[in-house]
Amino acid sequence: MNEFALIEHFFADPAAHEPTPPWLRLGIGDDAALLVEESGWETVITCDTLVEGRHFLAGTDPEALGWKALAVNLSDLAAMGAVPTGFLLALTLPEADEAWLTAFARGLFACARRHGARLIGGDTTRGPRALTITALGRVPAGEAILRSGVREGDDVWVSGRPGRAALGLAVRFGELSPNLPGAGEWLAALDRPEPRLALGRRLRRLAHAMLDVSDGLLGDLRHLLERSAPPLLTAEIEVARLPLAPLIAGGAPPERARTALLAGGDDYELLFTAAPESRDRIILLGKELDLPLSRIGRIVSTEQPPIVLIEPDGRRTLPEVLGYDHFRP
Ligand SMILES: Nc1ncnc2c1ncn2[C@@H]1O[C@H](COP(=O)(O)OP(=O)(O)OP(=O)(O)O)[C@@H](O)[C@H]1O
Ligand SMILES: Cc1ncc(C[n+]2csc(CCOP(=O)(O)O)c2C)c(N)n1
Ligand SMILES: [Mg+2]
Repeated sequence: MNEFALIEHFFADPAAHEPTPPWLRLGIGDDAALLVEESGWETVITCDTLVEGRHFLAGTDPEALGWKALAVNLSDLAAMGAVPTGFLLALTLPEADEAWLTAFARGLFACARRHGARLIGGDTTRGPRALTITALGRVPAGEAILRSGVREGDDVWVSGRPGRAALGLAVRFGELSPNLPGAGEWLAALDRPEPRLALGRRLRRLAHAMLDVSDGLLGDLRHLLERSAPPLLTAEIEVARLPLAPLIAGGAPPERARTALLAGGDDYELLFTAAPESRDRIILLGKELDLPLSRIGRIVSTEQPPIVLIEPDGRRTLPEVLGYDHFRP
């Protein structure tokens, strides 16, 4: 199968028979896609790559990869409070393996359909396996939730059960047993992350600042603090408020569960800050979405380091590991 047949066969838009959305003039097939500018909206654009050996192991289920390649990008849209529109797929593959491509496309379009994203273009090349997606979304003008909005006195919140993906990776590496009660759930979190789009959208005008946890909760929290305007802000994280118990109930050794939760990465949960007055609304939102939302700390203005952990016995400690870094020396 040649390059052009491959595109036509695997990546012709399965939603093509559906009505064309208002933001799209022209999708796959020309030199570039054409989008319609919509008044009252801002365009959100992000890109993320998955590289074999770095983000996933050789032999990983291609259907899961298709899902995850898009999900990690939609997660960045969620973190802005945006709704997905189109996406571009840059695919680099060592060979045109039809079984691999069929499964990859199935996972990709399952995620696309679930979240209303349309494939509008891309590029296909031969080389070491790598998947790059550029995702587009839209948000009502002025309502995107930026990293820079953290305010003194804010609560710090996180969605879901961060730490599961890192525990799943430990299962995959053979460091934890696949027979642990939580192993199935952890592997699912690693392979098929759920971008928190509904939460992100509903947090508009409620959250002051937000990002998605891709590198690790503490590392990403530091990114949030670094983006905020002076005065220097500190996040005090209460260890007793972290959603650690479900990881331990799943069979993770407590110390490992703690590290996975605080610094594991690959979780794609949303980390956000909001005023204490918004607590009731946020709790209600979690119930409506059937998504755990944990209030894990607060923002203070001091001369302390950017992140302080308050241990269950009241001791204040500084975190040792923060998160994933591709170029850590
Ligand atoms: N090579 C690059 N050139 C220009 N900008 C970049 C480059 N790499 C990253 N950025 C920008 O730096 C910022 C932080 O990027 P980063 O990749 O850490 O985002 P993230 O959402 O924290 O993580 P993830 O990659 O897991 O989505 C983003 O605004 C991104 O667009
Ligand atoms: C085989 C294998 N090794 C390591 C990891 C863990 N991992 C890789 S990249 C990353 C952070 C996000 O990356 P980025 O910042 O590029 O989005 C994490 C936590 C994995 N998933 N698979
Ligand atoms: Mg992000």
